[in-house]
Formats: sequence, structure tokens, C-alpha cells
Amino acid sequence: MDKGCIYYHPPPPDSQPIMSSPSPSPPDYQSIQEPQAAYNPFGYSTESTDQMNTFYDDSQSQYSSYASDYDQGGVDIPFYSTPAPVYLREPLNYHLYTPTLPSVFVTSSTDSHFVPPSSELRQTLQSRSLNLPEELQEYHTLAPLDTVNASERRKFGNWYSAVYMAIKSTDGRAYALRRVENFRLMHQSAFSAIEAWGHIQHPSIVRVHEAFTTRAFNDSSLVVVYAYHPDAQTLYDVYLKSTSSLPFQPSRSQSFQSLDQAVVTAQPIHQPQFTPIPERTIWSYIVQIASAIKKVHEAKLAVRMIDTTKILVTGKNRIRIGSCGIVDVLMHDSHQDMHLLQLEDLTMFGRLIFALCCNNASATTNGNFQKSLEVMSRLYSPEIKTLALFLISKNHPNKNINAVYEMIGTKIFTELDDALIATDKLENELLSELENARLVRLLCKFGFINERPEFARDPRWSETGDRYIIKLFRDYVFHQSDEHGNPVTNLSHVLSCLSKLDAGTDEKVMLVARDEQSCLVVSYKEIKACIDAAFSDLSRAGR
Ligand SMILES: Nc1ncnc2c1ncn2[C@@H]1O[C@H](COP(=O)(O)OP(=O)(O)OP(=O)(O)O)[C@@H](O)[C@H]1O
Repeated sequence: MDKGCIYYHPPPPDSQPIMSSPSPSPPDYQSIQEPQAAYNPFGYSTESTDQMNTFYDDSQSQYSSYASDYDQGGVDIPFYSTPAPVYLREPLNYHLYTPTLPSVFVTSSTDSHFVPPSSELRQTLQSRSLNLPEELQEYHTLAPLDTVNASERRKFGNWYSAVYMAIKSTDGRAYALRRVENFRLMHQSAFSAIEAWGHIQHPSIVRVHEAFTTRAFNDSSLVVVYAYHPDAQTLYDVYLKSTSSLPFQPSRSQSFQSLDQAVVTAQPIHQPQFTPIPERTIWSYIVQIASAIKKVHEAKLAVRMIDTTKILVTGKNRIRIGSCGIVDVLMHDSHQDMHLLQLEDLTMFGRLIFALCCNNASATTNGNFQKSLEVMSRLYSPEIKTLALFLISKNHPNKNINAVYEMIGTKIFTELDDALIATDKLENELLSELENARLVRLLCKFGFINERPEFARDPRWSETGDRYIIKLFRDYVFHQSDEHGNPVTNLSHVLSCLSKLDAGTDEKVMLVARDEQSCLVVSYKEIKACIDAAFSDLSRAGR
């Protein structure tokens, strides 16, 4: 610290829960806090409503980093008596904001196999590092997951959003953070939907973890935290990306008017050449989405975002609806009729089926509808078309998710059968892994015992007593040779010997000394006892 300078002495960082009103402050102090005053850093975790009171604006944590710079030794510092200069931590990476140099001015303008031309590389590195905070609430090591270039970004309603993977410091796990840029939260009650979503557990819904607002990105952002599914891709990326350029089709209901206004209306043409998604896969997607919607509607909520760009493919034919809860927070201020929103879910569901069947995100809009019907009739069974038409129909008296269930009943059974077969298959895979674990444990014990140079001050420990039997058995398993003296590398022999050893069978085996002057006939059970005894001796001494 420079002598003679008067520094702003910040209040203790965690003295002020987010909902408490700021304590009256002296005038200068107040002016220092001004930039934050309009910003209301609400936060909400689905883990517990009590946590609501424990969230802080990240911008405050910036202040906290200065706390150690100042003497807080109980001395009365007249920090409000002088208009003190405030040195806030600024993002100093100005160089990252400069435009990309034209390629003629950079040293390498040519592509290499791994590295793009300098100008492009620079842009890539910029976009990777720009404005990413080192820490965000309890999250660190942020890495962007967005796959689209800045120029192709789609809006999430009125706002741009970005997705990051980050590690939570309290549990060390990875999470997906969706950040809505430049969003000002006006009422904390907007987070009540996140609490409700936190209770929704469904195999086809990406779990909502918590939400908070932050200034760590140098704006006021909303962040909703979701379960992270490694290697997930959106349905759009998997099926539509190569054939369409503007896929986002949000709801057209009254309640979504403001979101709609932001939508760019594009007219992707039906691509005559695309590989249709197999009907079995389409039905699988339908059953999964229907089941997710049913769960949500039964919880008196609406999904509000059923779109190819927001549904994740997380495994073979496995999908999960992502981004749940965000629209509820974004649209909190406009009155929503839940029944209408649920009907709108079904309409979006119908549009999704059309989009997937016709390989066109705008299959039901922009004058594409008739063509889409033709494509659908040509490629898929009438049941899919009937269902999709029912879903997008307006004013159908019986339009609800239970009616959908009745229409897809037989497909649900097929799905259930396949899911049970999949479980059996996975159980088998797991069983073989269990075998591996048993064998690896045995091999580790061999490794500890065989050829041990010395134990209990006996350099011949591993060659004598019970250990001699272990050594001969090791030779029997691994070091056999055929009549020509060539090594026998028969893995089945090894696996069957080790399995019998692990089980400790009564079967006997003849172990021959290397000089072939002596042999021993012992059972697997006895060899197992020798190994257990030798290993216990070692581990006892180790302890
Ligand atoms: N919960 C999650 N777990 C793992 N990856 C996710 C998760 N949510 C989103 N992603 C990935 O993050 C990337 C960006 O998602 P996003 O929804 O922003 O798609 P996008 O195509 O970039 O659309 P937009 O232009 O709307 O931002 C996608 O590749 C998606 O697979």
C-alpha cells in the first residue's frame, strides 16, 4: 500500500445476506456502492430454500478480495471522512477487445493441419477466453460448450445465452451453466419456478440444480445450473444442422409474444436429400418426450421450451429436455395461464415431431406445412402423422398429455421392452467387469508376493515356505511352454486358472519345479490359502 493514500475500506464481505437491505451508510461510502445499488443479486438453489439467504452477488466477492489489503485491526478508520479514490479490479485484458488483424498483416495466414491461420486462431482464442471469470459463485474452471460461431448465435427469446461447463468447488462435480446475458432480475419470486423444477427428477429431463444472478461477466447475467451430460449434442446439431440455418421456433402462444418478437423468420427449404431418422427412433423420442411432459404437467408446470436446439442427445437414442425453468424466470413478469402453457407444450411437441420427420426446423411454418405433410406421409407410418397433427391442432377439446398417452400406448410397451433388454445387457456388461475386478485383485496380490527381494530380513522369503507354492503356481499360469520350448500365451488358460483360484476350488493341479526335479500336487483351495496368508503377512507388516 502506498503510504499517504487513503483507501476505501470495504465492509466484511459476508456480512450482508442478499435479501437484507443495506445498512445506512455514510455519504461517501454510499457513493462507492452506487454502481451496485440498482442491481439486485438474487440467487436461488433448488437444494434448499434456506440457501436463498446465503447467496451473494459475485461483484461483492470482488470487493472481498481487497479485504486482506487493508488493515482491519480494530482501529477506527475514518473511511467516510475523505472522498477516497476507489480502485476496483478491472478486467485489464483490453487487447482481447481489439478487432482481428486482417490476414495480410499477420505472419502466418496459411492453414496447417492442426492450426488455422493466425487471424482465425486469434479469434478462436479470444472467444474462448473472453470475459470468462475465474470463479462464479461456487463454480470454477469455466469452459464454453457452445458450438456455434458468434455470428450464428441464436437468441433465447430476447436474450443471448451461452452454456459453460464448470466445476463446483463444494462437491468437485461438473455442471452445465446456462448464462442469459444482460438480464436484470426484478423480483426474487422469479426463482420460485427454479425451486419447483429442482424437484422434478425424470430420465428425459436435464436436472435443474440452482440459479443465481451474477456480475462476474461484467454485465448482469442470469445463470441457471443444470446437471452436466458429457458429450451431449442437441437434436439440432445431430440431425438438422447440416440442412438448416435458422431453427429456433419458440412458442406462438399469447404468453410468448415477447419471445416471438425476437425470432428471425427464416425459410429453410426442404432438403430433398437427407437420411431420414428411422421410425423406431422417432417413436422412442416421442415416448421419452411425452413421458417428460406428463411428469412436468402433473407437477403443475409447463416445459415451455421443446425445441430441437434445446433437447440433448445424451446416449444412443436417449434424449433429455434441457433448459427447463429458464423461460419461467425470463417471463416471470407476464401473467401466464398454466393450462394454456401446457397446451402450448403439446403444440411445440407436435412441431418437434414434424421437424425431426422432415429434417426441417421450420417444417410447420413459413409455408412449408403442406410439403411437410407430404414428406411425412411418404417416409413414416400414418400413426406418427396423426399424432403430430393432433398435437399441433388448435381448439381440440380433448388435447392433453393423457390423450397423447392413449394414442402412443403400444409404442410405450415396445419402449419398455427395449429398456428392460437394455438393462439386462448392461447388467451382463457389469458382471464381466466384476470378473475383471476379482482377477485384477488377484494379480495385484501376485505382484506383491512374487519375486519380492526381501521380507522380514529374509532375502529368500518369496522363494520359500508357502511362497514357493505361489511361485510354482505363477509359473504354471503364466510361464508354460510347449514341446518346442515356445511360450504358451493362452489367455483362456490364465483366466480359468485365476477364476478357480479366486473361487478356491478343490480341483488339484500339479506344480513342477523349474529344474523339473520335483513336483507338488495341490488344490486351488490350498494355493488360495497360501496367497491369503502371504498377503496378510505383508499387509500386517505394512501397517
Ligand atoms: N446439460 C448439459 N450438459 C452437457 N452439455 C450441454 C448441456 N446443455 C447444453 N449443452 C451443450 O452446450 C452446447 C450449447 O448449447 P446451446 O443450447 O446454447 O446450443 P447452441 O446450439 O449453441 O444454441 P444457442 O445458439 O441457442 O446458444 C450444445 O452443444 C449442447 O450440447
